[in-house]
Amino acid sequence: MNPNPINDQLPEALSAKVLSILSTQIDPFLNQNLVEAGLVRSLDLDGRCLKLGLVYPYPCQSKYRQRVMALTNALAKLEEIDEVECEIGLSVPQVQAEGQAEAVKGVKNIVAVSSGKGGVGKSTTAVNLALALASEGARVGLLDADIYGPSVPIMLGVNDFQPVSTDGKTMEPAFAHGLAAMSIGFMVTEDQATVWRGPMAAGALVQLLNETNWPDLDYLVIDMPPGTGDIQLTLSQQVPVAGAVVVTTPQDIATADARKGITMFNKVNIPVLGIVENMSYHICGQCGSKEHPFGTGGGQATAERYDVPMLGELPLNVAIREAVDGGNPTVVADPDGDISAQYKAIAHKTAAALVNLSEPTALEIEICDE
Ligand SMILES: Nc1ncnc2c1ncn2[C@@H]1O[C@H](COP(=O)(O)OP(=O)(O)OP(=O)(O)O)[C@@H](O)[C@H]1O
Repeated sequence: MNPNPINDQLPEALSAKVLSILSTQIDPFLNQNLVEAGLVRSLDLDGRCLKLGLVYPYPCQSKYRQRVMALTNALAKLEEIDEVECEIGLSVPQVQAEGQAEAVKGVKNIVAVSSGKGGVGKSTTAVNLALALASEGARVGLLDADIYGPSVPIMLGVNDFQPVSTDGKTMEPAFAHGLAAMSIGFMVTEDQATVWRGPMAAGALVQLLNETNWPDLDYLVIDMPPGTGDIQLTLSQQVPVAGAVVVTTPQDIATADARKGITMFNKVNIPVLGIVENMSYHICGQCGSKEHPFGTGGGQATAERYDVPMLGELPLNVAIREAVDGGNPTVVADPDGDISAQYKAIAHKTAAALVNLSEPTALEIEICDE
């Protein structure tokens, strides 16, 4: 790994000082310092310019500038250097899913987005989460497995898409807003799918997953059917899900169902990456006050009770509905807005929670001295 062994006293002493400074920088999502989290991959000195190479295991492109600034400021105190050049890359590790289900070709990590009951905004969250992961630099796919109401075609503006097969074996996904997408809604009408019994529905969804010609993906987000019945249980057992996100609204009736969802994932050994509380509050358009039409604290209480992270709380906001129902979800419609920032924060936490599940790899830092 290290083609240039240290053969000079200064770089060795300097690299120790640099690593010691980098050890004081904590990554907020991995909760580790940059060195122990394995982010520092190369250190080089070119004259009095320190060249630093970082590789993140979760997508966070929008944070790069801020992080480079923080590192440059922290390293500026070193007398031996005048300049810092920092390059940042992304390499998402593959998390080994528990269970017997075979990995899907080209797909590193499957994230299931589920809800204990319908109508809480599961699909809206799944679509915006997938788009947020993609906007932060990852390669992302979305599988709409919600046989009761496949809404991804409308939400991504591809409702006229008809999948074709170029090899007679697999179907090509749709491509929209940078995502590869497949939906049960492209294949059958809602009336046809809703009469399928549990095993048949789960079988069709597994087939849809495996017979789609996915491009290489860091994440495949699955919009699961709502509920915790046979279909959801069978699907969770037959798909190599690395982690699940549970969406709820704050009221008791919804969080009781969310708890059932967490229990179901625990039963099949799928780690719950966290809870998203949707329609958590409403900001009054007249006076700007924060209102809680569906009560408060339900998601947080559930997260505490089951010891899973709270990934985010999203407002009840007409712009979210108009954007997603119009095929141009908030993360693409208003990428720099406050709500997109919240979806991106959920994406950072979700992806970092997955990293924290993966086996730590012993990484060497390439230290060059010329
Ligand atoms: N935070 C929000 N603010 C305003 N409207 C929202 C919000 N989240 C979702 N909606 C709207 O609520 C409706 C239901 O959302 P969605 O389809 O995502 O729910 P779901 O839980 O996936 O439902 P189902 O599982 O029954 O398909 C949609 O019209 C959507 O635009």
